[in-house]
Amino acid sequence: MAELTEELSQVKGEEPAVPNKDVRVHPNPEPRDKRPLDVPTGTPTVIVDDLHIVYRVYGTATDNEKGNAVNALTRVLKRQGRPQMKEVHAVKGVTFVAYHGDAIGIVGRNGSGKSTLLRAIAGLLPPHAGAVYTDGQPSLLGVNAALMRELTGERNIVLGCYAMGMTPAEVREKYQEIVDFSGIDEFVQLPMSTYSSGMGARLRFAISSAKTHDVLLIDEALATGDREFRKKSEARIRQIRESAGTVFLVAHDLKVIEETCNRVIWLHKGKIKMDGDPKEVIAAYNKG
Ligand SMILES: Nc1ncnc2c1ncn2[C@@H]1O[C@H](COP(=O)(O)OP(=O)(O)OP(=O)(O)O)[C@@H](O)[C@H]1O
Repeated sequence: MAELTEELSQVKGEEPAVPNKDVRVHPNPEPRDKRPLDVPTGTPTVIVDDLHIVYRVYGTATDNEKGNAVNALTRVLKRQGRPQMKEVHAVKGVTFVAYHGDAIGIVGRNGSGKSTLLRAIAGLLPPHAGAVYTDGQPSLLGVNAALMRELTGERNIVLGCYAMGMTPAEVREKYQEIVDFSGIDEFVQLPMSTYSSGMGARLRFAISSAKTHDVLLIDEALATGDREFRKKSEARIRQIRESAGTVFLVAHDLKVIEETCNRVIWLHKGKIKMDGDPKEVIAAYNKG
């Protein structure tokens, strides 16, 4: 494991964060004959090493903390910060390695840290402690992915493709495919504010998956799609995996995860409770 950490760090020109830590290795890698031939088996794409994410939030002060002169003076004397500042320790020492061709489902109860973990892998949240190493550019596709509600679907497709680094020629080539995949038909000419949440989610998925991603992080984006759209999305996720990408999928619908992923990580209160074969992990998760 230390070699893996070192190898990726060398690619990025950094010191390995915690070289001697026992990093969890995928317990059940997909057999060689199931992987496409040109994908080097066992090549890591994402290493999450003892990751901690802490949010700092300003909430309402408790009665004890509420302002009076004595409390304020005590805080000054004790050099305490603003009383309303709370810390939420959302991810607590998560460690795992993801490989080329993996589709990893992340399950867990509300507030267990799934979205936080994805945002940290995408590089949107700085680690409080630990580290995330990625080989390739991670792209987060979330329910709130930044499309502009006041612009038409057409404009959003063009801008979204540019934002992913496509050239004008590539955008022209992909445009119709994106419209067809999303199934929004003539709504493409209307502002996104007129779309149902399902239509918005389908368009977001169609745009994001039009490009080959090294690491694609999907947060509940399939949740609002209908059965037919989910089938199409699952096929596309398989394509991404076959082109040696890695996909992370957060979804409350365990069936989607079981049908799409070759591995599942169960997060509980910010920690990994189980990591392995989808059927086994989901069965254990369902038992509670
Ligand atoms: N922006 C934020 N500021 C402060 N706390 C946050 C923020 N986002 C999430 N949290 C807290 O971090 C913890 C983990 O939240 P997170 O959204 O990652 O969980 P989740 O498993 O994705 O939940 P859900 O299934 O409800 O989407 C929760 O306690 C949540 O309240």
